[in-house]
Amino acid sequence: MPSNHIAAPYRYIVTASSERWSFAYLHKHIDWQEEELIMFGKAVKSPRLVAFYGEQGVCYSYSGQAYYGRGIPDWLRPLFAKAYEISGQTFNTVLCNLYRNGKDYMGWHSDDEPSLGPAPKIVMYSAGATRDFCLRLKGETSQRLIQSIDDGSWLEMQAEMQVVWQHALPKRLRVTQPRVSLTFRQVIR
Ligand SMILES: O=C(O)CCC(=O)C(=O)O
Ligand SMILES: [Fe+2]
Repeated sequence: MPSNHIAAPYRYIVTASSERWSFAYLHKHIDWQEEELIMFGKAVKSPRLVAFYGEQGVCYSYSGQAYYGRGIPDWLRPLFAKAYEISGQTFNTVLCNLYRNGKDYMGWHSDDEPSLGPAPKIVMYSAGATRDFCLRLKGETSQRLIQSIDDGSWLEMQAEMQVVWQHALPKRLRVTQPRVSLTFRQVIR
C-alpha cells in the first residue's frame, strides 16, 4: 500500500438497488464494438469491447483511436444526470467498456489526454460482476491500492487521480461473469 497518509484519490458510492441501471439493460442498449490495438507493431484484438457516445461535434482521442460524438441517446441521459448529481461536474462524453469475463482487462494508464484538460474529474458507473480496480502512484510499481467494485456502484475519481496516479482493471481468472463500466468525461473543445 502507498503510505498511510496518502488519501485514496476517489470516492466509491454504492447505490440502492432501485437507483441502479442493470447490467442486462446496459449490455442490451450499448452498441458494442470490438477494436484492434497495435501492440509491438502487430494488430491484436482489444481485451474488452468498447463503445463511445458524445455530444455532436465532440472528438475524443483515446488509446490511439479517435472517437466522434454523434449525440447522446435519450436512454443514456438519466445516467449523465446521475453522474452530474454525484460529482457536480457536467460531462459531454462517455466511454463504455464490456469485460466479457475475468480474462478481459485494462492495463495501467491515466486518463490524461490533453483534450480532457490538465486535471479532469472522471466518474464511472459499474454493473455486473464484481472486479478489482487497482491504483498506484506514477513511478511506483510494487505498491498499490485495490478497490473492489460492485454491481450498481459509482466511482468519482478526483482531479488529481489522473495527474499523479495510474489505474488498471487486472485479469481475474476466477471471474466468469461479465461487467460493464461507463466512464463519463468532459472533453474540452
Ligand atoms: O472499467 C474500469 O474499471 C476502468 C475503466 C477505465 O479506466 C477507463 O475507461 O479509462
Ligand atoms: Fe481509465
